[in-house]
Amino acid sequence: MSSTPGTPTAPGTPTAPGTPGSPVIGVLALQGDVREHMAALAAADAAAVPVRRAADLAAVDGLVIPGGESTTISKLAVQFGLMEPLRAAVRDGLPVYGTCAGLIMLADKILDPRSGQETFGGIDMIVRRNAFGRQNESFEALVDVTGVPGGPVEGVFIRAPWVESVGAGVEVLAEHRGHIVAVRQGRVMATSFHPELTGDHRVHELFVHTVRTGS
Ligand SMILES: NC(=O)CC[C@H](N)C(=O)O
Repeated sequence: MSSTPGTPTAPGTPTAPGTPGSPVIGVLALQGDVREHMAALAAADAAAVPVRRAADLAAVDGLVIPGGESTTISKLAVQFGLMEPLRAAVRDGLPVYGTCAGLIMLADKILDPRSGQETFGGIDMIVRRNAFGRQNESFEALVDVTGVPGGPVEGVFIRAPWVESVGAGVEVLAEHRGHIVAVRQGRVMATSFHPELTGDHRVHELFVHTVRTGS
């Protein structure tokens, strides 16, 4: 691979194709930390490509929705004609992984949405935005994530949401301070925190495994 972990690739530039047979994973490139996810996916042996329009979805085996600001991602997804195609893709079984604002975008319901704020949905959960506090209350913490071998991961929480409640079909993968911060429902997973900022690619490897195996 020519992409080096920690050397983010410019948005719009596909990363190295990985080894033969590597899955192609899109990163929703409307807003947020797109380059960091592309670098983490490349390090986890996937070929990462930016996704900006509905037609791009046809070329990917999985999709990452980065952190950023969920109200902005929601607005841009409508403007770029991606809201309905993405909802349909999730419904049709596309593996998707959302971090932070991406977790919010995958929630079937937001407890405290801004007016007009929409989500793609896919996980039967209710999320609370900015639940861990504002920007200056951002923090890092070690988090044990079910399915991630080798000990806890460093979780970076930036204006992070938590999951207020989940439906019966949702698996809780991690909690922090008594609040749910990582979940999975079928092929859709989400974390309140940002593993793409740490240089530890194990959460991305878990997602790449889901994309490869379909489970
Ligand atoms: N780091 C983040 O993605 C912050 C998410 C932000 N609080 C939101 O509501 O979208």
